[in-house]
Amino acid sequence: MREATSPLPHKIIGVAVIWNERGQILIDKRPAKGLLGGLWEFPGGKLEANETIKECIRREIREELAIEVEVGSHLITLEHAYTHFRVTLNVYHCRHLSGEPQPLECDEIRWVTLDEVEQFPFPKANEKIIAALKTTRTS
Ligand SMILES: Nc1nc2c([nH]c(=O)n2[C@H]2C[C@H](O)[C@@H](COP(=O)(O)OP(=O)(O)OP(=O)(O)O)O2)c(=O)[nH]1
Ligand SMILES: [Mg+2]
Repeated sequence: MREATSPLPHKIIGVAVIWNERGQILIDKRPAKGLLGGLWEFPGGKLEANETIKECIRREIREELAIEVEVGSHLITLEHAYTHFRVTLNVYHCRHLSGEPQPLECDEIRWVTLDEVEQFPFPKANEKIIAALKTTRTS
């Protein structure tokens, strides 16, 4: 059992909800092998030293998808504890500017509507992101 004195590793993540001109959002499927394998997510990744969350998101989106985005308004920041680590997800709305998304670090990419997004299996932490997205639509 994990000692109470050794906290779970903590990852700080920048996450992008990327919108296209058709009002769809981009989701990607994590590689089948590895952490949260085969689940869908919003693109993003770990914050590096000396960068802001917005810089992190722009960098991760270039690295993972080879596209340019404009990082816009903050959607939600949430904490979630998985069994072996915990994450802080800093989620921003982004606008797709240029480039055709490439699945450079994932198995698959899709543009989906907010109604379609619920058909895809996401990690537990994503429930709050999807709920927040739905709230913004009705407000
Ligand atoms: N990008 C992204 N990460 C998410 C989402 N939901 C969620 O729980 N996460 C978690 C999964 C990962 O632990 C972490 C993202 O980190 P990452 O993709 O850069 O790296 P990783 O932990 O998969 O792999 P590693 O580099 O630590 O080996 O945040 C989401 O919607 N998007
Ligand atoms: Mg990532």
